[in-house]
Amino acid sequence: MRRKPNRPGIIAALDTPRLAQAESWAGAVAPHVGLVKVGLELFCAEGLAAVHRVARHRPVFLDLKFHDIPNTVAGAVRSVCAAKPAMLTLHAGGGAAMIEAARRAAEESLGEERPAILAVTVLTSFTAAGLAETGVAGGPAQQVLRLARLALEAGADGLVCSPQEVSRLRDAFGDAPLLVVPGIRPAGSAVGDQARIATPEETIAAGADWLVIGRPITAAADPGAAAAAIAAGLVEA
Ligand SMILES: O=C(O)c1cc(=O)[nH]c(=O)n1[C@@H]1O[C@H](COP(=O)(O)O)[C@@H](O)[C@H]1O
Repeated sequence: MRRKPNRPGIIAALDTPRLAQAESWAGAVAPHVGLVKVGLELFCAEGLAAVHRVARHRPVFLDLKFHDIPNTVAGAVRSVCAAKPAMLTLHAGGGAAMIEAARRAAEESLGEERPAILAVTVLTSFTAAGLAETGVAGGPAQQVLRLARLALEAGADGLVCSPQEVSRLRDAFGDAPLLVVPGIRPAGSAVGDQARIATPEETIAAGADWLVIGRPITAAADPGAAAAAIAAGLVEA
C-alpha cells in the first residue's frame, strides 16, 4: 500500500470549489498535517487535476464515497488511481461484492502502491433518530459495528466512523484497521451539521489513527495557525 501513513495525525479537509483556495490551504497546513483531503466539492469542480496539484503539498485522501454496483465502482477506482491517492473512500453500505471489486481494481491498477480502501460506516451527521428514518433501528453504534465487520471481511483497510464509535471498534477489531475519524470539534468551535462529535484529544485517546478536520481549520482567520494549535494539543494529549 502506498505511503502507509504514520499515525496518529490530522487530515485537513480542503472543502472549497476553488483550486487556488485549496492549494493555499494545503500550503499553509502542510507542516502540521499528515494528509490533505479532496472531497466532493473540490473534485466536482476541478476533477483529478485537484488531486495532482494538492499532492505537491501532502499525500491525498480522496473522499468520493463511492456507492454503486461493483463493476461501476471498480471502474471509478481504476480512474482515480491515475492520480495515485494515498487513501480513498466508499460506502460500506454498498456491500461486500462492491468493496471486494474496489480493492481488486486498486490492486490491479497500482499493486503495492495502491491507495488504502476506507469504508464509510454511518455518516457523522446522523443522529439515532435520523438513522431510524432511513430504516435502520438500533442506533449508530450498532450499525457502525455491523458495517465495519462486513467491510473489513470484504478487504477494506480501514473505516470512517465518528469519534463516538472509535473505542468500540478498537475493542472489536484490534489495532490493525485504520480508523479515520471526522466529526472533530475543538472545544468552543461551531458544530455546524455534525452530530456525533468529540474533541481532537478525546478522539485520539479513544484510539483513532487520523482526525479529519475541515471548518475548524479552514474557517479560521489563519488556517495554518489553527492546524498548528490542534497538532500541538495532540502532542500534549
Ligand atoms: O468521509 C469523510 O471524510 C466524512 C465522513 C463522515 O461521516 N463525516 C464527515 O464529515 N466526513 C468528511 O469530513 C469533513 C468534515 O469537515 P468539517 O465538519 O468541516 O470538520 C468533510 O469533508 C466531510 O465530507
